Amino acid sequence: MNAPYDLMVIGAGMAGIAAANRCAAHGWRVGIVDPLPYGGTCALRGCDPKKILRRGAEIIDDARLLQGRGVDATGLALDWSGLMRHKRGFTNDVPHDVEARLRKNGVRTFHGSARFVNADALQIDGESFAANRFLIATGARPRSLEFPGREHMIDSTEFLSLPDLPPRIVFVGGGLVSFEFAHIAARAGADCVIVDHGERPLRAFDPDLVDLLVRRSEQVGIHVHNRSSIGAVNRSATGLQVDIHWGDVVTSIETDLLVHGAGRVPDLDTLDLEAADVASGPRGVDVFGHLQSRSNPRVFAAGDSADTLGERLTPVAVFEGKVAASNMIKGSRTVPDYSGVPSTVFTIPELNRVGMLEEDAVRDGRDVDVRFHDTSGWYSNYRVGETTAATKVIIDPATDQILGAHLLGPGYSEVINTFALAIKLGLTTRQLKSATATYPSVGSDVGSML
Ligand SMILES: Cc1cc2nc3c(=O)[nH]c(=O)nc-3n(C[C@H](O)[C@H](O)[C@H](O)COP(=O)(O)OP(=O)(O)OC[C@H]3O[C@@H](n4cnc5c(N)ncnc54)[C@H](O)[C@@H]3O)c2cc1C
Ligand SMILES: NC(=O)c1ccc[n+]([C@@H]2O[C@H](COP(=O)([O-])OP(=O)(O)OC[C@H]3O[C@@H](n4cnc5c(N)ncnc54)[C@H](O)[C@@H]3O)[C@@H](O)[C@H]2O)c1
Repeated sequence: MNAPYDLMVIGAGMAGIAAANRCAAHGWRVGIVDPLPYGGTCALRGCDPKKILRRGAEIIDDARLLQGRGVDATGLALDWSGLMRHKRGFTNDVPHDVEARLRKNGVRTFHGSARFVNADALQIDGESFAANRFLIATGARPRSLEFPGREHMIDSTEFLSLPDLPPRIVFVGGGLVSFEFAHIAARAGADCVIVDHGERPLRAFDPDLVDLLVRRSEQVGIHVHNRSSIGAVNRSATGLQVDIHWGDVVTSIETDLLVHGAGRVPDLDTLDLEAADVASGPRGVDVFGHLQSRSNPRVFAAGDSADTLGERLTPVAVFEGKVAASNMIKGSRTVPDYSGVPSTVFTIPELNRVGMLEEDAVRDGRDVDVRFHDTSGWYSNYRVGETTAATKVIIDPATDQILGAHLLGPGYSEVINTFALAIKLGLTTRQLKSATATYPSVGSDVGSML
């Protein structure tokens, strides 16, 4: 057995890295372990590579929107393998850079899969390491699906490394992964089908804006099936035969690729949590609000593998990692502040949300002022040729404070950050309108959205 560490961090993604660096800066003896190259989902298999691929798709769409208005987009096409090279130009360096920074900060880095052997020690490749504290930051993995033929399905990691993009793609699930990937693939020329078993896709977003996005998606060759599920998948002479169930009706379609976009679950199975008396449930490690395990006080958890009030997003993983580190160092019980966390579906155009949905206000019987605007005819959208754009802002009439903002349109993933700040700081619409933005920028539309 090695001399005890002050902290062993399990998982070198956003949450784990943030916590390891903070505790090492405080002078703690810290170790971190991951079986995969360092950097985690966001940098290597999620947000960052995805948005690099989206850039190519954006350029195609931008050009097509101005076809006949000063731009000749005929013959414009995505070079998928070139785009993949562009992606690797970023992702290739991440593991080395992340690990070098951790080491420079005094963190000992390990490669391998960790599992607990008892309440105060874990094992990596047969070697045991004791520690005073452990941080579980193992992230999430695709949910298991049970339909016959599921072995033909690829996951988001594989999609982001496809050497070629086939012409026909079916996505299982109508969440963020499927919509974002389908919007990229459609601009690359693929015919896309999204099969979702819910009443409507993208459940966490404003339904009026989702309807508009679904219509815009149909226009670019993405077909969305609600209340539908996959019955079975079989290999055929020319691809994959997919049976789609819609109530009692079964439709068979041919595709070249089946992609998992049906949600992710905490990645805890390899940890042997029982050996360390760490309780967990379907939403992750069972923690108090301040991120300490309810059953083993030596253990904290953060990011996608922790059962917290936070959404499964990178900024949340980072600030949970930092709050967990700070609580471990100080012995404090600070609860992360989840207010004003924005999220974006990086479709083209993008769909954004921060704060309360209109339906939350209705459910709570709360008196709110809902300001909806079809912004498709506004100057900013005319300029780029976008014909689908709208905003909905939810305001508390008693205080004039912003409770929620929902934006669909080009450039609005930057604008949502202004609303996020307003919600975090409790700004009134009057205060927000008093700010001056550069003109003509998309941000200068904020006053008119209120
Ligand atoms: C396709 C995709 C796109 C996304 N896009 C966005 C986006 O645009 N914006 C956004 O905010 N969020 C996005 N997300 C979500 C975001 O990536 C996650 O919320 C975030 O990465 C979670 O960070 P984490 O540190 O909790 O986990 P991760 O980054 O997943 O890190 C967990 C690490 O733990 C390791 N691990 C697992 N088991 C063990 C073990 N037994 N021992 C040691 N190590 C282990 C894993 O190998 C992994 O490297 C996206 C997710 C996906 C899948
Ligand atoms: N831009 C971003 O911030 C971003 C992008 C991608 C992923 N993510 C993160 O990754 C997580 C996972 O994304 P996701 O898109 O896989 O999941 P999701 O939870 O966003 O959506 C899953 C969808 O699949 C449907 N579904 C579930 N099982 C199904 C089945 N058997 N058949 C048909 N439909 C089914 C659900 O009704 C839901 O609409 C997200 O919750 C998010 O936290 C974030």
